[in-house]
Amino acid sequence: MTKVLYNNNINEEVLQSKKIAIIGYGSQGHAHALNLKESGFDVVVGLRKGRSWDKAVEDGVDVKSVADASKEADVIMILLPDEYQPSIYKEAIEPNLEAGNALVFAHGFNIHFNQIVPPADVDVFLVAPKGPGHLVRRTYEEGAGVPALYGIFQDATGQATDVALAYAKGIGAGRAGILETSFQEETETDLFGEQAVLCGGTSALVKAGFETLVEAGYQPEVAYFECLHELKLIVDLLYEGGLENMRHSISDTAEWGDFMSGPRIVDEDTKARMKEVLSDIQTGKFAQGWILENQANRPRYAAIKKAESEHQIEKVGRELRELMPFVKQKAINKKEVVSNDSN
Ligand SMILES: NC(=O)C1=CN([C@@H]2O[C@H](COP(=O)(O)OP(=O)(O)OC[C@H]3O[C@@H](n4cnc5c(N)ncnc54)[C@H](OP(=O)(O)O)[C@@H]3O)[C@@H](O)[C@H]2O)C=CC1
Ligand SMILES: CC[C@](O)(C(C)=O)C(=O)O
Ligand SMILES: [Mg+2]
Ligand SMILES: [Mg+2]
Repeated sequence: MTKVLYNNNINEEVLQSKKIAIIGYGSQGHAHALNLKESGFDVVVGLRKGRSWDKAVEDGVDVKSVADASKEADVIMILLPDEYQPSIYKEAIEPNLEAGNALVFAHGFNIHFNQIVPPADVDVFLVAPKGPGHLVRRTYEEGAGVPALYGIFQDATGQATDVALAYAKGIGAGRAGILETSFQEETETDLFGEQAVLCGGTSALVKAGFETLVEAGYQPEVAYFECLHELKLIVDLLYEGGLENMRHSISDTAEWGDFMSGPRIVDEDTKARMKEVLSDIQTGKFAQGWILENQANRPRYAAIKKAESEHQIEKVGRELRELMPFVKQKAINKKEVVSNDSN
């Protein structure tokens, strides 16, 4: 089995004497900044003035411009949206890098696809939590954590691995498990996971199930509970004990239906299309499309996002969740931490 590291395998001393700049205070940024601070590290957040800036100040974090935070830090974690990282790096981070600094990422996209080319005299590594930033924060506060991958692209100081592991421990990942990876593996598997399974595959499956029931004349509210709301309860069982734990809790009728009908929904053709998606990621075709979409100011992204938010499943869901305060309370208001309208 691949070596998995936990808190007791990691000495965080190497990071205690260093200043850490967290650039960005969105989903990942707020979680890294607050977790590291509460783990005893010296943190400054780098931002432009705006909603995230106000939120960071409200949270009691030291906030400066991206340039000033980068200048005073030894370890610079870039937690800006992937698509804006190259220009902000060029303008405000690169001119403030010193030999021996560490440049850190939570996703390998810009290094792997050559959108950021760092100087040779700095460490470059990634610490990539395998979960949404708001859960990186929530689980840390609960005394738990989200697993993370670490990978070294450049080790100019000879300390990159130690610093990466200390950082991963500081955000709480050492409570859940830390695994070594490469920038290539993290980038390709992360993009594949979010497109084929976690986000793209799941959204498409949920919507197709909902539409099938509604088009057959069933109540939209029943279809919502069946295909979206209950998914969380089923996924909790998967998370806690894998497929067998989920199958232990459901009825034998459901389990038989799972065995008989699951492979009719996701079949060899689906797997062939998954392989095409993976191939587009590996060849850089997906990255190129996303970079060009941003250069064109995101016309397709905006149109699709609008249509998706108007889908019947979203309208019904909004109404039903209003009546479930315990669900509403848990909802993540991304706008609280991110002011960029397109995010
Ligand atoms: N979301 C997630 O859970 C995960 C993300 N990652 C990676 O983490 C990185 C960050 O993603 P994510 O947390 O989703 O990002 P978000 O979109 O949630 O947050 C972006 C942050 O960057 C700030 N920002 C945007 N533009 C600028 C600018 N020009 N100058 C200064 N600050 C700016 C925003 O502040 P403002 O309010 O001013 O707009 C906001 O605080 C990415 O590399 C992503 O791939 C990795 C694992 C999971
Ligand atoms: C699953 C989406 C993700 O890769 C993540 C939360 O890990 C992301 O890029 O946000
Ligand atoms: Mg991910
Ligand atoms: Mg991702």
